[in-house]
Amino acid sequence: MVSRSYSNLLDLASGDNLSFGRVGKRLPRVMTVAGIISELDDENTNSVGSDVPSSVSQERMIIVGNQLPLRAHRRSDGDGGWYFSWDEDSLLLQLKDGLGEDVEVIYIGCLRENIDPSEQDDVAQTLLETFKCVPAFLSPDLFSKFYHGFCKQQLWPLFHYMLPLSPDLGGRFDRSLWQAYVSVNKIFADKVMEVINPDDDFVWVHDYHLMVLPTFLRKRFNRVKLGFFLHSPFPSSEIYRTLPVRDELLRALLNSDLIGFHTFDYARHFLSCCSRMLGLGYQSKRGYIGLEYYGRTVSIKILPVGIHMGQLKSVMHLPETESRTAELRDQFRGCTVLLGVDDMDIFKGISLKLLAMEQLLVQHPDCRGKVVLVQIANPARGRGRDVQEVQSETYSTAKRINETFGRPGYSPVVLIDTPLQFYERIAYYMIAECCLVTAVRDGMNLIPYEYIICRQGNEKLDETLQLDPSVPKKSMLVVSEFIGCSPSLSGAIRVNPWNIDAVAEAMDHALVVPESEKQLRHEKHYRYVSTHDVGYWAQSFLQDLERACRDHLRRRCWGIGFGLGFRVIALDPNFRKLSLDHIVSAYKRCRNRAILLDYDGTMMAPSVTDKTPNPEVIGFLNSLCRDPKNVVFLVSGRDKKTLTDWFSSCEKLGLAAEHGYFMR
Ligand SMILES: O=P(O)(O)OC[C@H]1O[C@H](O[C@H]2O[C@H](CO)[C@@H](O)[C@H](O)[C@H]2O)[C@H](O)[C@@H](O)[C@@H]1O
Repeated sequence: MVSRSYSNLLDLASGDNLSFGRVGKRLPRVMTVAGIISELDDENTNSVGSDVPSSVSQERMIIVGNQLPLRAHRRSDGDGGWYFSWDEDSLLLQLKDGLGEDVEVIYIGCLRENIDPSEQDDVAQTLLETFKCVPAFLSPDLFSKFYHGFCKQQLWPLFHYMLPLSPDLGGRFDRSLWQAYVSVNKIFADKVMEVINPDDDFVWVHDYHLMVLPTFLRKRFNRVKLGFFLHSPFPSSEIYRTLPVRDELLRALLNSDLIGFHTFDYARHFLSCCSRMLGLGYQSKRGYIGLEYYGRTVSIKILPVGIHMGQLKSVMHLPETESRTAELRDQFRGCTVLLGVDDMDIFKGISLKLLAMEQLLVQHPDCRGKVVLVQIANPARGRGRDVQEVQSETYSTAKRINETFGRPGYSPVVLIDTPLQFYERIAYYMIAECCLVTAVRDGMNLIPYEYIICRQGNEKLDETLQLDPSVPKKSMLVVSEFIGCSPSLSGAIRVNPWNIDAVAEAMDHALVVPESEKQLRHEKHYRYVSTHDVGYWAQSFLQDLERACRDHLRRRCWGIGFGLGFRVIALDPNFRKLSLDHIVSAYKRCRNRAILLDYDGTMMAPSVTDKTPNPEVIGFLNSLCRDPKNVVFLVSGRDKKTLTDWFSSCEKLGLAAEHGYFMR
């Protein structure tokens, strides 16, 4: 009979042992050897060719995201080739400000442009030398399956609460796309390997595109210092559990040291999934939430991202911002502007917003001719049929409203679907009385934050708009309950975007509240948004990551499990594996022995159907009980009748039934 404890050891032993250290003597198939972790990674450490030299004292952060914070441009000077510039709008670039001067940052990700294989080496070299960026080159087919397939058609909709109930709604699970997702994550892991100094560097992985990357990294380096931040929502467990690879993704995320979410609700959903799907509990200690996972504590962080104040302010100062603001001031003179800025995708609720505008015009005829909704619609990043449907519904609704309520010189809906420069967007913020974000789901959404900062203005823009600098600034927000920024905007009018009447009323309310109240709401938001910027967020994440990795060196670790089931078992340094020789000699030395035995899973293998003890077990127990130095108890969850019947022939055996509620 093989007991569960023993079979667990066999499980431990059965992992893939290709690259994880020495082989144990007594357990020939154990894949890693217990030891202080610093000993464990030595071989790996030596084998890593670090192209980027790391200085001894400087901390390094490797930031991994689907896209590098770069823009690629084709040279037009005849010799072909590429040149690159930083993408100032990229959050990954902006967050660098929060990490401090002394932290060296290396980026890993894809380029938006497809680089021909013949040019890839040169490009990689340039990017590493000039930008400390390491590109992951994916073939067009793999990229398409990974990004447009698994990411945008499967994960993205599901994480935004959309179930693939029919083939037209999102995408049905497709294992080949999942495999592409895993392969790409593995390619990213290889890129990290090229540059990491595993003893010192922190790795920060971003967003839903790379959720299985933590497993590949932890596999290579048991003690990698690894953070993950999810920028999208994490759905309720009732939605999440429909995903065929739900356990794989959860287990992969748990290979991080710190997992960050924008809101408490997303974190709560994740913790419920871990509890319901993996049976894991969590603890909250002194403000920190930690999940125990095979002896490691995985910390949970809740902090919404912010905007980059410096970048926004510098664009506000550009002369073109001023002149565009002046143009818009003149264009919309005499009208009150409501503003929407959204990607044209199914979750941004643009059509619902237009319907609410229509309702506003129906319910409040006084708004006709005076109120304009300017809707900036950025191109969607996905390609599904759903995107085309959203587009056509948006155009037809806008057309209907304009035909019904428009007149020469007045269009109630102004739909802008051509890409705008950032300064132009700022000009629209400047002239908008209220900003409307009515997405049905969004991880965070930083549009309201940008709007608030812009409405604070600056000297030049105030002059342009003829604002008295001594009068406090004002702004109004109508935001959906279902987006990540909503909890942080306590002065916004919150709406259920599906309730069109309520959104229409909120629009009207936003316009008619007294000026003093608009100023108060603005001031409250401005204070929050300007102090909780992207730098603050990054700094706070790094601080918590350092804290989460603090005892890495203290723990002893074993890596176990195949493929995406890989995890690390971490033990306190005082923990010792029982040695048979030690037990035998201690047993012999003792004059009194208390022996407590579990039954199911320990004395009886879980796979056996008839759990009645066989004569061999009864024999073992009786021989233990016969020794006058022994007190032997069997401790079980089973009821007293079963245990009494089964062990009636073991007269000296103590029984603790129902976990000790009944004792014999
Ligand atoms: O469309 P993708 O390439 O898959 O990228 C997803 C989106 O990433 C960014 O938005 C996400 O992060 C933002 C900052 O945390 C957050 O405000 C937003 O809610 C998230 O969805 C990016 O800004 C979007 O354009 C991408 O669609």
